[in-house]
Amino acid sequence: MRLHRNLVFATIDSLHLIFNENKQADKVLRNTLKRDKRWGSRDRSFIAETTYDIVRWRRLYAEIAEVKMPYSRPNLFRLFTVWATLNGIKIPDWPQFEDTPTRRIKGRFDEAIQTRALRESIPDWLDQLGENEMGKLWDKEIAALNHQATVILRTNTLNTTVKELQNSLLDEDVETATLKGYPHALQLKERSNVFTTEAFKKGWFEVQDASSQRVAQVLNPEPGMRIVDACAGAGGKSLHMASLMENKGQVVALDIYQNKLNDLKRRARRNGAHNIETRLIDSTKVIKKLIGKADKVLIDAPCSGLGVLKRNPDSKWKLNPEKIQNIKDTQRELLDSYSRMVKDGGQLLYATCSILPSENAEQVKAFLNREEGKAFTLLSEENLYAHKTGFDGFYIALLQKK
Ligand SMILES: C[S@@+](CC[C@H](N)C(=O)[O-])C[C@H]1O[C@@H](n2cnc3c(N)ncnc32)[C@H](O)[C@@H]1O
Repeated sequence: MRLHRNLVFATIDSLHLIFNENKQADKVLRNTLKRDKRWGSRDRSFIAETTYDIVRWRRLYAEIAEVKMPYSRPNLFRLFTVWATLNGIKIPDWPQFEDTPTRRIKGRFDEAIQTRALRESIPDWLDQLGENEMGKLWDKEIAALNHQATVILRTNTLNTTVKELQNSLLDEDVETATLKGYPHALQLKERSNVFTTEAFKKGWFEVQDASSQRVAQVLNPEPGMRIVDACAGAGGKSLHMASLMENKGQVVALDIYQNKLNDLKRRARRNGAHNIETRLIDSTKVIKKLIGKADKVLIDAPCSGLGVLKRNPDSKWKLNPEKIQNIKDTQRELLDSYSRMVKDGGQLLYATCSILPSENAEQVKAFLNREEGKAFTLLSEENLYAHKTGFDGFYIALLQKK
């Protein structure tokens, strides 16, 4: 592979914003990729994938390159050199690379990977936490979470069928495969920008990981039911539920952020999902009004996001033990408060995109043992691990109210 100057510079600029100015990787890349209209899809994917790769392997590469935060421009070039050398790419003789020896990179890599936290490129506290909570599973899981995520689509059955969607994408040279056990999923055979396809404009699909598609499948909302999606965000699961309900009944989509609910409304219009009503949680009254009113409640809880490190590798560097403790406190409060919206005989689904038992099974167990959880029993529980499924890490618990 030959390195192109403007693509490498765009990558270095993106890394500067992510590492040194603490900007979110996906937002930075969205802006960077707008910079030059002449960039084709290969150029764009070089910038995006190289940036994500260096974010993912930051700690390992910094150890090998012997550089420390904040990274000066020469040091960002050193990180880039490590990436290129480990990927078998020849470093060009540009002045920016003059000061970046490649001789010791392979030797230092062999040394570094003897230590798991360096090999998997994670902070020490996270390695310790993972091992304490997951024991032997941690080794395999953290390794799997360092792989690049595959792109999975969820067919919007309000507008089309899996077969029709697959054919339409093929007409635009996007090859996909169905996934056993995920009735509405299509997996891309090669990464491509699916948002420019006709099928997307017509609201025939959403991009949604296979594990995430399990959530609505397990909750199994039926046409005519009243479902509360208590942490709806931009509505990935609300849209899926509306589709399963064939637009009949109601999905009440709640969140504490209006901008996320606005995104949801925009997506719902494109999807032709007419039975979703958004409500901003701006006071306790919003929840009080819904007490005992829902056939089923989904709590897709805010979580550490450790199950989705594949697609958000920069969260490795943004999390800390205190944040995780705060998240767990919120999860406990949401279970106690939002479970009250389930009517007698109804169901509650608690889900996270985390793999830590303390955010998952232990939260549910503790809830069932508290006064607030007394009326519920556990119907089913799924720990979806990335090393087993190849998809995101998720937890899904379905509870029945007596
Ligand atoms: C895991 S995300 C939801 C993802 C969304 N369900 C989807 O499928 O696209 C968790 C959401 O919980 C919201 N949230 C945080 N605190 C909350 C609270 N106290 N009540 C309701 N939602 C909350 C966040 O804004 C975020 O959108």
